[in-house]
Amino acid sequence: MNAAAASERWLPGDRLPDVRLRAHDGSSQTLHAEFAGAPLWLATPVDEAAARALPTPPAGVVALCVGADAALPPPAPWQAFTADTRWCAALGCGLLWQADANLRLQACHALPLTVAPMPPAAAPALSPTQTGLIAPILQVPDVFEPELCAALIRHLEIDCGGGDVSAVLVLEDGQQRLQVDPSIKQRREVIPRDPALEARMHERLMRRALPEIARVFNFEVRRRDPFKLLAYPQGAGYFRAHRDNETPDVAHRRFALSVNLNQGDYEGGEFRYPEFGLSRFSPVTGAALVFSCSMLHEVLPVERGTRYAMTTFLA
Ligand SMILES: O=C(O)CCC(=O)C(=O)O
Ligand SMILES: [Fe+2]
Repeated sequence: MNAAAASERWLPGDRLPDVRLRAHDGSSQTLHAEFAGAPLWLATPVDEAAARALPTPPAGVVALCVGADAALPPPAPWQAFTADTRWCAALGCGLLWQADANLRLQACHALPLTVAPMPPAAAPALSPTQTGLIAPILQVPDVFEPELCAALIRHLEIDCGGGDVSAVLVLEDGQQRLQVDPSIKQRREVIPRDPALEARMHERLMRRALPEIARVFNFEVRRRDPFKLLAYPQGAGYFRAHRDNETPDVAHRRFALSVNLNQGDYEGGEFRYPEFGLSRFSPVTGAALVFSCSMLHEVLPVERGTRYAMTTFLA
């Protein structure tokens, strides 16, 4: 589905749309084909003097200097390109953007810099023998801003009175019935009642999560279940191993999407996929965790604090 509109300014969290970059010798390449896979600095200096004054990037960072038309001569290792004017307008002028190895914008600084940008965080690597045990999940960082996460927690706890005790659907004599069942799960939940908050969540999913699901899983999302806000309090917060598409009413679901709203404020409450080893997953606040509804998964008991999350299902 569509990424950020081309006319709109991009924000930290957005993945850079692809563009053809033209070098001054007339050769050209595309951003995604040529420059994904390493952290990126992308500068848009206002003139040649600003281009010459660009800071030296840390080792391992690809540094591109982009302008709509000027023949800018930045110092090596900067590489100069021209690009589509609408693409450049969305990037803004006189800025240094930092992007991660997946070309997701992370931070933006005005040029000339007053403070040195943070070097890219070194991702801890697993040993080759550990990687065979990883469940095929997708994590998309920065889908919700921290401020939106905090607003969702307030909405659940204050506007919605903390939500309702979560029930499970049971089939008895051909009849479906909702029933609280602590042998399966314990948590509170609510469908958000604020259309403005819902619209913000929807926009962020469309803009940040769905393009990644399309790319990584080759799946076009066409349908979404209602959003649900969840609270897993210490001592009464867990969801035992289950699949998300096993009863007729939910058989249409393809992917589960869950966003932690306050990671770090609680202990426990991690996801685990018992068919794929014992690794636990606790994505950072605002990141979307996406996985197939057919995979067995559980939310481990919260040992301290309250885990807040937002979840939905995609088809
Ligand atoms: O706690 C979550 O984020 C989602 C839990 C879950 O597996 C579900 O609601 O089906
Ligand atoms: Fe689930």
